[in-house]
Amino acid sequence: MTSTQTVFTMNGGQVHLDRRPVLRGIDLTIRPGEAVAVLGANGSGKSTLIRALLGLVPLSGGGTFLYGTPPARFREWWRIGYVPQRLSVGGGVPTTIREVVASGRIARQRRLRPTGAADREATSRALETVGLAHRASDPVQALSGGQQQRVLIARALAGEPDTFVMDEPTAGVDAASQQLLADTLTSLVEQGKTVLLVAHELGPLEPLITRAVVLRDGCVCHDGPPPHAVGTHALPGHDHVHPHAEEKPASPLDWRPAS
Ligand SMILES: Nc1ncnc2c1ncn2[C@@H]1O[C@H](COP(=O)(O)OP(=O)(O)OP(=O)(O)O)[C@@H](O)[C@H]1O
Repeated sequence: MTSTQTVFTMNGGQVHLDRRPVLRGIDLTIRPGEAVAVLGANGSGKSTLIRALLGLVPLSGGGTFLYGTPPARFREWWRIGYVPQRLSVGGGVPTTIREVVASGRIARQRRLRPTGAADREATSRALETVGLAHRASDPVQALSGGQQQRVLIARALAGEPDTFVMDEPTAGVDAASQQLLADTLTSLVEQGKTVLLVAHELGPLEPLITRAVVLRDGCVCHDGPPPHAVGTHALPGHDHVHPHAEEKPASPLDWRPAS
């Protein structure tokens, strides 16, 4: 299936890592304007799924399409804003916040064309949105985890993509940054953008998520309305731990189907 009416289409997607099956026949379609969370316990394959949807991890079986095109032939990368789990910045060379955010424009820039006013304006707008305009010249290395997450979100915003893909955007992030993310994503969804994110706890994101894809052991075990969170952790039998979290969850979450 190569419909242009879908953002992501995966048919029978399989991924093996170290010869071990990590995704076992995933069928998934994400349409424009949807706000979808991928949920599931540690190691269930959430990050691998979104990386495979983006073509960052090769499939060992099945097929996947971005806007109707296999990742290897996809050229419209400006349409996708990817926010990885963490910022990886080179140790030696100090990089400013503005430089990182401006790099979100690269997929929009034509070859050999210098940065223009539209690029600078989009970068400034993105910095304003995440509340870091006043720190634009600071090195990203000086920022806390929550602030670095804001930089990554701003980088995605700067590219003005149609679709945002985020890997655990709230993990280890302070409450204010989580709320800012929720407000920003709500506004993007209202503008018709597509949001696909990995989460363990929806927290402030809960009101904007309309669909949950729950993975268990590399398979989709639920695809529909988000389960209600009761407490602060995830699914039945959930044993998630956040090695990188700044705050520990208060108590186990007990998810139950939406009524
Ligand atoms: N590069 C890799 N090589 C080998 N195995 C890997 C690799 N990356 C992930 N895995 C394994 O694949 C499985 C799924 O990992 P993945 O990171 O997709 O799960 P996840 O649901 O996102 O987990 P978490 O909630 O801990 O982030 C895990 O068992 C993990 O150990």
